[in-house]
Amino acid sequence: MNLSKHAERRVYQESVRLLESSFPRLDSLPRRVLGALLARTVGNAHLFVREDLHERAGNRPDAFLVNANGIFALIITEERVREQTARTVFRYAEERCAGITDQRGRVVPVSAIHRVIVGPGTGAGRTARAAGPHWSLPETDLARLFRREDAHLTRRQVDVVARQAGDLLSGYARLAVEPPEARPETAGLLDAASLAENEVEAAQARPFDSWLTFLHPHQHAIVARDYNGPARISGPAGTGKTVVVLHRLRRLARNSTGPLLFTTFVRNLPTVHAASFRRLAPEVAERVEFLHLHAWLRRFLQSRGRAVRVSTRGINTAFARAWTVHRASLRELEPSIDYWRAEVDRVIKGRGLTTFEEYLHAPRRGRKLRLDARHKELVWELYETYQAKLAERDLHDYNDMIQLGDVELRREPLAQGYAAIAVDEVQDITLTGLRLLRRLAGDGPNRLLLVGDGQQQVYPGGWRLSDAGIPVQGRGEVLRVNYRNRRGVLDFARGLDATNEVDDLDGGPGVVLGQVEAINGGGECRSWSGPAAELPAALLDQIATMPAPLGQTALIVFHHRDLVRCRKLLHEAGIATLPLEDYTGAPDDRLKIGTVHRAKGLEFRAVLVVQFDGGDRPSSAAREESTELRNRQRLVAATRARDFVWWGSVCEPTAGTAG
Ligand SMILES: Nc1ncnc2c1ncn2[C@@H]1O[C@H](COP(=O)(O)OP(=O)(O)OP(=O)(O)O)[C@@H](O)[C@H]1O
Repeated sequence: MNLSKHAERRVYQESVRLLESSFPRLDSLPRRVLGALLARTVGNAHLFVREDLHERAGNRPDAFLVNANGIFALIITEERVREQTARTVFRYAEERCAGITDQRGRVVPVSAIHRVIVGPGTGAGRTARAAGPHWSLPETDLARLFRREDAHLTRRQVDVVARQAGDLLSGYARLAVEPPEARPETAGLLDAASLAENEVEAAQARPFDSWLTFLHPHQHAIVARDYNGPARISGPAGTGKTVVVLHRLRRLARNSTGPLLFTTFVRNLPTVHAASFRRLAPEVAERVEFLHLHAWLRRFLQSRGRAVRVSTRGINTAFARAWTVHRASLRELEPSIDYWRAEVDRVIKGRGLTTFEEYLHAPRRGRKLRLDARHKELVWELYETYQAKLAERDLHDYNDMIQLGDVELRREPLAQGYAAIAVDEVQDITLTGLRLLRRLAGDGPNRLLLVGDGQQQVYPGGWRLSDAGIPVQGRGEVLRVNYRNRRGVLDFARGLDATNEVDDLDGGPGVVLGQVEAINGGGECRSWSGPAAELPAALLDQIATMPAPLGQTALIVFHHRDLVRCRKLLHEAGIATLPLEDYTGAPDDRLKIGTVHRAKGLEFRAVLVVQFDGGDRPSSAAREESTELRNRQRLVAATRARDFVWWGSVCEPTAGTAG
């Protein structure tokens, strides 16, 4: 609430007066801190103060603060708090708040309660320290608890929480000061107006964030559970798998020492999720590394003095040259270079096969084209030529990095291992990547969490967890409530789900999007189809009338060559774009644009999909595989949207195909 300077002073005086009358024998630090917090309750905040505060009893928080930024349990003290004492106090706080729910039945998980120790401020030298299992906040930094950019609860949600906290927190006095300028007859009106304003603002600016404080009871159960071995979370798009991982990482970080790792195959995702994690858990954010697998490997190999030369362009050239040598023999079977590239990348190298014998007998999961021994010999020759071409240029590819990392890790494990590793979008990782992460995590409770959805695999090939020797029996969780997509979007995405059979990562039947519970009504999907010449007008018309700001919209395509076309088109129309690989989740006015491989795991208010039909000409044998893969990619593209999807299909066959 915006108050004049004069009103602010009056509120502060009123706060001090109220505090002195309620708690006459307070020490000066709690008096100052609570006075400052109380003065803020004229906005959208509620303060609960331990009734026996003057006795300085040690095993309960001194106060609770509830505001749009969440629920805070506070210890206010001049002294150093022993770790064990802090744990006892905060555990008490979490237990007391455990019963709080919102209007939709979501609960407040232990991992949502902020643990704060407020100490004396000594001005410039002291700042908020956020490295332990709690925040250490000097009194001069109390504004940190009210930062606008961290707000994620509406006024109504704050009121609902505060009402329940009032009932649950016996032994705490609820203190509040009135806004000085609100006369009784206008107070109700003022409230209604600011309520509406607050709700609209919250819905528009940060539509996705109430998960910072509220989880579905099933999500919370997974956050709170201990697993005595590797565990797995699956569930269709938008069911909050990543949200659960972030809460779990906060809980595990608070209860452990040493680093934790969040990793994935997707290059741009860790940065986006790191930003979410900083909002959720500033106190442990520095202990959790968010790195995509190859960035982790590069750092690791460098630390061991093993620099690797990886260049995407060089790798592509090496493969193209190898293809030139072997295409005459393989083209008959399947003309697309992409198909054979996937065979080498995802089957031979992705499974870590090092001899022809191994290749002969290895499962080729997800690959529909049957290969007999003679065919496999041809593929193996292609692989060997490719390896030779890489070696000629002194290059490694991304699979080599995994293999080198694995060798290095076997030679000498990390000096300080990870307390926990979470692997997101696991369905697209290679088998060798999975094995490496298994080795990195080591054995022990809660060490490895695999998160993914077989229905959202956007790369060819596949594996089962049993192939990697990772046992998750009894430690598999499935989420089934979709929180992201409004019903109109969800129904459209379900319609795309042509292959309603999906393999779970364990090989059993998976849960598909068609089976999820939708909780958000509304949403809209529009389709357009036409020849390439009409695409610019159709797309630009749609962009001119988007129901969401362009900064919260993504344009998604399925091939790099399509990206080039769309980028050019938008550039010529003067529309500013940001490539998805550079997207960090930070607010930005530009239209995000990229292939589905870069869009996975992300979400936007609106999505424009441009699909160029006729670009692929797979052989009939590979067509089924390609269709299944494309269906999964479509599903990923559509489910990135919360409110709105525009689906543009360019029907003309395009010139120039891969291969
Ligand atoms: N408990 C919750 N309360 C409110 N919103 C939630 C909750 N859980 C998830 N969401 C919303 O749903 C969105 C999707 O969550 P998340 O990204 O974790 O899903 P996912 O299962 O990892 O999705 P995908 O597999 O499609 O990448 C979140 O950004 C969040 O806005």
